[in-house]
Formats: sequence, structure tokens, C-alpha cells
Amino acid sequence: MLTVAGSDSGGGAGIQADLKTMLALGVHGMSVVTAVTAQNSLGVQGAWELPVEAVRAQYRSVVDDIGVQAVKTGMLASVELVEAVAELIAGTDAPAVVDPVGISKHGDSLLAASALDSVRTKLLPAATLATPNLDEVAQLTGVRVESESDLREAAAAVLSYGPEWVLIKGGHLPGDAVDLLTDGTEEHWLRARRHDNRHTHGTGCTLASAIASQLAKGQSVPEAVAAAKEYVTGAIAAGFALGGGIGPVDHAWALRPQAGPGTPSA
Ligand SMILES: Nc1ncnc2c1ncn2[C@@H]1O[C@H](COP(=O)(O)OP(=O)(O)O)[C@@H](O)[C@H]1O
Ligand SMILES: Cc1ncc(COP(=O)(O)OP(=O)(O)O)c(N)n1
Repeated sequence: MLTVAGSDSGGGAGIQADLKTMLALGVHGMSVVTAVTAQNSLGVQGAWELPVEAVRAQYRSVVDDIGVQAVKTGMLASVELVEAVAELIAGTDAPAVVDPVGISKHGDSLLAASALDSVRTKLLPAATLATPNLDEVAQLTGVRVESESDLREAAAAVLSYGPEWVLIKGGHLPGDAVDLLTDGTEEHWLRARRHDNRHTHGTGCTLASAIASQLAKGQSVPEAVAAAKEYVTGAIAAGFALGGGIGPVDHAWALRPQAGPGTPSA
């Protein structure tokens, strides 16, 4: 499986979260790095994009020789990278999970405002599944979700840009962690108990790469999302208290059920 995303030096989100998730779920992980961030549990201290040429070359190297069963996209940073990646995934015969990463949990921008229109008109139409969080829904569609009852309106607004499926992540709402998956016909509500654990850095990347990993194994979109929700919920429950701020989820939780949550060493 292939992730096209930014690097998080702290290892909680981005490429690092994606590769750990793929390993935990038993698929071969490959990566196209779009940007490098200096990032830790306190926030993003710096970000540098790679040239479009470097992103295209990484993608072609992997796809033309090894092949891919599923692609996941994350931080794309700029108009140029969004448009190049949209073209690459549209030309690849594999399901694409698009996580339209806009802003980190700490409020740091990971996408230029000027790129929003390209996300709407080029990237989302190339997606098998888009997985926006509530801030990204607001940025992309103007719909402000304040409760579970607004999730349908948000899903319809995102679907109008052309992805086959959308998963609206309600993780930022109070109460249970409820997400809505729909293709405009079928509706699947995914509900998990909210874990009162502040160490949730990387939840969105982890969920999207878990979904793509399950798609790579041949599951349908609803099956892949259900399995991925279970994986991310376990990873949040076991989250690590690393650093002085918001620590990462525990990507390896399912590999060491005996160890119990929250006992890692950096
Ligand atoms: N505290 C929590 N307990 C359980 N599940 C959560 C919690 N926070 C988020 N989730 C779930 O984690 C997944 C990622 O959602 P979210 O955190 O909203 O994404 P993002 O990282 O993109 O902001 C969703 O399935 C959401 O419901
Ligand atoms: C390099 C990089 N990519 C994406 C994100 C956002 O990740 P996400 O899973 O949404 O987690 P939070 O930032 O919300 O904790 C990132 N931070 N860095």
C-alpha cells in the first residue's frame, strides 16, 4: 500500500503514522513524501514542501515497478502538489483514500488556502473515499457541524465534489466518537466510546491509512472502514504520553495486547 503524505518528525502523524499502521495491519508499506515538517507533541515548528518533480518521481518509481493495491493521500501543502497528486491517483488503477489534511490538531496550517479550490475540483473527484474531519468539512464546504444531526448535510456537501464515498469524522464533537460513511445511497454510522485520552495526535492519518490497508487486502469500503474504526479506537485507548503536549496514538497496540496501554518508551 502507498501513502502520499508529509513527514512528521515526532512520529505521530503523516508518513510515519501511515507506515506504522500498514505494518500493524499486515500490508507492505511504501511512501511518497510530499513535505517535511519539524513537528512534536507541542505543534508544528516548520514545514518544507518537496518539488513536484520529486513527488512525481517517487510515485512513478513505486507504481511502475512494484504496483499498488491502494493509495492514501495526506498533507499535500500547495496547489501544485494537490494538482499533481490528483492527476497521479486518477491515472492509477487502485482505490484512493483522500484525507484532505488542512490544519493540525494544534491549529497549524498544513495546506495553503490557495489550494482549497484544487482539493475540491481535482483531488476529491479522484477519490474512492474522502475522510475529512469537521474543520476540513467547514473549510471545503462551508457546512459547520455542531451535532450528529448535521453529519448528513456535511456528507452531501462533500459528495457533491465527486468522491465515490465520504466518511465524515465526528471525532471533534462531544459525546461518543461518531462517524458517518455514505455514498449517497448507503449509510453506515460508526460509533465508538470516546476515550478520555488527550494523546490523540495522528488519529486522522491513522484511520485513513488503516482504511487503505484494508482496501489493499480486498475488503469493500464499508468493511474496510469498520475494521479501521476498530483499529483507531484501540490505538486511541492505548495512546502514549510522550512529549509535553499531545502524544501520539499507539499504532502497535494490537500487536502487543498483553502489554496494556500507555507503557512505551520513546
Ligand atoms: N477521544 C476519542 N475517542 C475515541 N475515538 C476518537 C476520539 N477522538 C477521535 N476519535 C475517532 O478517531 C477518528 C479520527 O477522527 P478525528 O480525530 O476527528 O480526525 P483528525 O485527526 O483528522 O482530526 C474518528 O473515527 C473519530 O471518531
Ligand atoms: C505531516 C502531517 N500530516 C498530517 C497531519 C495531521 O494529522 P492528523 O492525523 O489529522 O492528526 P493531528 O494533527 O490532528 O493530531 C500532521 N499533523 N502532520
